[in-house]
Amino acid sequence: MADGGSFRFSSSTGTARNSLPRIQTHRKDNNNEICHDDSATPIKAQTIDELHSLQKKRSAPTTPIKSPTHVGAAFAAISEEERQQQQLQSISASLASLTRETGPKVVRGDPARKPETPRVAQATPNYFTPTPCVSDSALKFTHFLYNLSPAELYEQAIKYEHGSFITSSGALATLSGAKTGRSPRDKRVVKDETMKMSCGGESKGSPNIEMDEHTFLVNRERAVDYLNSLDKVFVNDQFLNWDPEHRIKVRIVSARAYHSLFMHNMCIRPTPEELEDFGTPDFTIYNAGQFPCNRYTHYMTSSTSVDLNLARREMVILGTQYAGEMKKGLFSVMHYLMPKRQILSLHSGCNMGRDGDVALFFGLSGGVYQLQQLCTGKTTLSTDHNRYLIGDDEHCWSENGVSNIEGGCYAKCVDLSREKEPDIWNAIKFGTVLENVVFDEHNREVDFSDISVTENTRAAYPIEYIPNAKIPCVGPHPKNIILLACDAFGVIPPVSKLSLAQTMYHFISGYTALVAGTEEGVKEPQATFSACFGAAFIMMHPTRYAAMLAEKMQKHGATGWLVNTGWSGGSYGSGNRIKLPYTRKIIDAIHSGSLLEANYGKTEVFGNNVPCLSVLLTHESGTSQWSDKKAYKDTLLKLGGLFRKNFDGFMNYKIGKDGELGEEIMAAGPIF
Ligand SMILES: Nc1ncnc2c1ncn2[C@@H]1O[C@H](COP(=O)(O)OP(=O)(O)OP(=O)(O)O)[C@@H](O)[C@H]1O
Ligand SMILES: O=C([O-])CC(=O)C(=O)O
Ligand SMILES: [Ca+2]
Ligand SMILES: [Mn+2]
Repeated sequence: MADGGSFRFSSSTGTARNSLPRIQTHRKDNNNEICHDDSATPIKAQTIDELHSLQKKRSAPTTPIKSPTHVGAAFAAISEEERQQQQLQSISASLASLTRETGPKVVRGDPARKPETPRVAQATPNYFTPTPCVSDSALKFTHFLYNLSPAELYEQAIKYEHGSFITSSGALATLSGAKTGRSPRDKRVVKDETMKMSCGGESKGSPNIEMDEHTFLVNRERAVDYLNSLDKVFVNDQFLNWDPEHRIKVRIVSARAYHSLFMHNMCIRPTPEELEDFGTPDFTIYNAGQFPCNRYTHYMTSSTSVDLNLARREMVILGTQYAGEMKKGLFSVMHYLMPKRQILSLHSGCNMGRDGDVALFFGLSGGVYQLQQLCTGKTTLSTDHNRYLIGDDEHCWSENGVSNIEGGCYAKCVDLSREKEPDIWNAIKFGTVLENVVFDEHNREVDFSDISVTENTRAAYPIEYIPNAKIPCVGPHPKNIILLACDAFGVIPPVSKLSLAQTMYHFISGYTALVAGTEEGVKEPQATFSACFGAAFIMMHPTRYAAMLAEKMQKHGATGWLVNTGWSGGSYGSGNRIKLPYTRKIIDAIHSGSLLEANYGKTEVFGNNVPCLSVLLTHESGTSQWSDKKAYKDTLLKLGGLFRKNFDGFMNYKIGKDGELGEEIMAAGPIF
């Protein structure tokens, strides 16, 4: 250093440096002097680097820290060094190239950081078996950042990823790139030997297009090579399913801090102790979303490919950075693993009242790329200030009751307001990932009404950001099964009570509306049907899930409801969307049991039981009668016809004992 940090006047001032009296810094005996001596206090740092190293207290919450004496018998023999070695081996094995039959040399820590603390520094990198083959990749280390904290991930994102900013409320704004929703047409599944793939195929909107093992391996190699070629990758080891008996260990290897933070929020976060015993993951995701797939590869119809291999317990993502692919990819895995254990997996939100009454909220999603599919309200309606939130999107129903699969929520943000959705609004703070929102350049305030990037703006936050979250996220058997449909035709009543067969009919149908924007002002609603309210995620025939649901509802005496969160008094364009506070009132009446007490009449065509309540139709609620009765009847018949046509595909499947319930279900559809 030129200056050594000592103070001096510039000689250009003309003042002779040496002519000024020196300031005395050594100690004098008399204590009357004005100057004091700083060097007398103990010196904590000799250099700037050392000073900076003092800033960070050494802690490694994600690095197992227990001393062998505190560890259970099975682990008692393992030294810290051995344990670290095992972790490195496990990660190297995850990133192994199958053609070279070996994993890369992995080293923990950020390559950009000087090896300042023992945590990152490794004088002799500890790596997996040396790669024998001759390739430059054998000479390179793959650095990995393991289970970083949100603060560390913020720093990584802001430093290295374009489009990452801190918003005024502290959330991390990110851009997902060209894809701002899921790409179901690019999803492929390699069947497990035991698996019967007959979920209705593409015609039912189920994107579980088959793929062969070899093609999967080609894509896997492409993703792994891409990840290994990077300076660093992020590794998350986390859990799925709050039911401890059926918990699944997942590893997510990704290239972006955004992806790592998203999964940190969305999966269940392990405690340091749980991480210590983590061992080998049950399922691994390779997210190489920045890198496209090779379109000359078989089965590839675009440069995006999301591939599940159930036998290998792996998932590969190429060509899309939309984080929801990981969340929903794992959900598909659960739709395969759980029913094998007689556990029903559900695309639903879930909450619980003070008295322990549990409700499930089913509904289609609005996270699909380039589709103006309306979100039905699972997240919005399960997040209820007066009830405990168990989860907003993915659950299991087992003999033990319900359990959330995830550790976080993924809320739609378009037109979000503090007044209408205070709990979601307040959850958008430090740690939350805010995808594809637009904010003020200077004060970083988010404009939730701005859909310049996409209409599918989203917030991903840990579930404990909702004040009345129920942790652990498990609950007793549900009492109410609420099927949500955003009906843009405007003919489904705001609420109907369903018989068991009707509940199954609507569950298998999985109706919601889609508003396809064509010319300005002319927007025709379209019906969309997605079996089990999640055809994109189911792995077996829908009737298998439906049969399990029917059996559980019967056994535990649950009531089914159909709630329209869409239009009333006319179709999209002429009627109004039913106001959220009004839908909440209906839901409150379901929870309290008061709606069960109402008098009911049957609707024409659908034959659902509708409560005879005049209060149901009021102007400020956004509900009204159609003024044009003929138009109403025509629209009702049109929608009924669409339901019927959709259901034709399910006619051949038996459900329940001797297929009895099957016939009942068929009869529960529209009659005209
Ligand atoms: N009457 C209503 N009931 C419910 N939601 C409404 C209503 N009116 C408007 N909305 C809006 O509809 C959207 C529902 O989105 P939400 O995130 O709850 O959907 P979701 O079912 O969880 O979908 P996904 O599975 O894609 O996450 C919210 O933006 C909400 O504000
Ligand atoms: O997965 C997503 O992108 C959002 C979501 O919850 C869904 O689509 O069901
Ligand atoms: Ca949601
Ligand atoms: Mn969803």
